[in-house]
Amino acid sequence: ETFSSMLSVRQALATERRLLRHLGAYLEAETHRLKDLQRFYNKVQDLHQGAGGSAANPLLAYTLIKRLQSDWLNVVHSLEASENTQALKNGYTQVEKDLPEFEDLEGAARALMRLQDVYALSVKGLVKGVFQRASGTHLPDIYSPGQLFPLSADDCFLVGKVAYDMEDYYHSIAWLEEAVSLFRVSYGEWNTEDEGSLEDALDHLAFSYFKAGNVSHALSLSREFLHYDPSNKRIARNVLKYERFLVESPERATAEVGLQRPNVTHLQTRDLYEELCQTLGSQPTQYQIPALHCSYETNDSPYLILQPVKRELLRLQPYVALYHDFVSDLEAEQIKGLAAPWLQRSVVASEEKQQKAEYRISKSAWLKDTVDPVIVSLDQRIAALTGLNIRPPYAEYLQVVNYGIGGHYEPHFDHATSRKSPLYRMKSGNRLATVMIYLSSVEAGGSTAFIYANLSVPVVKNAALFWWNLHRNGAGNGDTLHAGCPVLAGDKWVANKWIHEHGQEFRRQCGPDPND
Ligand SMILES: O=C(O)CCC(=O)C(=O)O
Ligand SMILES: [Fe+2]
Repeated sequence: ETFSSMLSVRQALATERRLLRHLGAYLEAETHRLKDLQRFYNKVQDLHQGAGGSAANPLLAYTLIKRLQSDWLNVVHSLEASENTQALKNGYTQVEKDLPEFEDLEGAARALMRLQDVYALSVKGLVKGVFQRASGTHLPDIYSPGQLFPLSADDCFLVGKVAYDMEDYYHSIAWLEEAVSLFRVSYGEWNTEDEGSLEDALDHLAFSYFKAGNVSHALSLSREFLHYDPSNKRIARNVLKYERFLVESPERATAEVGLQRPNVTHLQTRDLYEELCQTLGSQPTQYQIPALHCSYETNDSPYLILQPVKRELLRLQPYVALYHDFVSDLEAEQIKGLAAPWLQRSVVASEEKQQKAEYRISKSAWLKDTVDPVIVSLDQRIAALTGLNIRPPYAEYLQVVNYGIGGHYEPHFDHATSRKSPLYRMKSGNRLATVMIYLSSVEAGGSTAFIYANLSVPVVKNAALFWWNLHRNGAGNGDTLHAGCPVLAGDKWVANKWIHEHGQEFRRQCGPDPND
């Protein structure tokens, strides 16, 4: 899977460089071949225009006969062209096993739609390469890339087609509109690499509008199709069908019943979630609450006396704290390096099973402390910071996560909400606390949003975020519902340490209030 982690995307970059080298070699060989053909052509052309027009000279007569008997045969039946093509194809075959599959293209296209939705981006802007809000152009762009990468008509067509194939006409219309506009501009020019054409885009767009209830749009696009390809019987039938529709129920001319974003799993919290993602962690009003402050903490641990941790208290209910400079740049690099070879598509707990899901797009790996001393020392620091027992089985191994294109983790709880959850297989109770370390920075997006706490924590490289998932009485704290916002630009890495209930009996005791 290429789209679900940025590390794999980087590997894909290397794959394309290999293909480029093969195409470069091919172009060079073909240029050489054409140059040689041109030389032969010029030579014979000159003969015909000069003295060669007459055959008086026996030398000329001889070369004419030779050319016609032998030279032309060699030129016309040369194998060089097919040898060059074959070499190019062989090069392709060599990298074929590393190429992304259709599932990856689909995943990457859905990522673009996700970014469009969560960050309320204008599709028109995206197509031009800018990250502009869909409404209110007075807002600054959410991300300004150093270099603009506009999309082609065919790029837009394929995003639209992925949406279309999912019967998601809300997105297919937006993207196919752009595809149609761009294909119209370049009509008549054909790019070898293109999968779609103006006709394909019109066809899909017309049907999307029809499904969305806008029959008059469907009709005019289908008529435009027939203008380019009058012999297409299916489209001609559609035109008749749409015309009849409009005569029978003219009120359906422009009604757009289906133009709503498709339902997602966490619809109830969607608006809150997206708003938090869009604020990108800037909530200045919170700085006015004096209880939320920064401090140096030793937590009564001898380990921290010489080097206290820098705590920024972000929320009291639920308790969320950010510990700055919890790891060093070197440690972060080492941890990513140790995890890289083991990354696999992340799974989520679903009933009793673990499976991959659209609402969690990343790759992850588990690191035991035996793999490297850097993990041992990290565990020591986590134990000192939390005052909790994190020896197995009281805590899980370190989970290192790398997000992919538009990678995210939609609102969820870290603790189990059902007794059947696979989390209980460790037989050490529920997940009491989470320590999440940011191992990278990102260029835009990717903050950690606590939905009900109205808190959006930006990615702060090397910092560790801590929160209690359970109340002191062991019940899950519903206010810890949280999410990893889609990464808009950059390569986001985090490491999770989940600490369980058992083993903490004397370290986090029940409060006097049973509801606490
Ligand atoms: O990446 C994030 O910001 C959140 C990750 C998370 O919640 C998780 O991995 O459980
Ligand atoms: Fe989480």
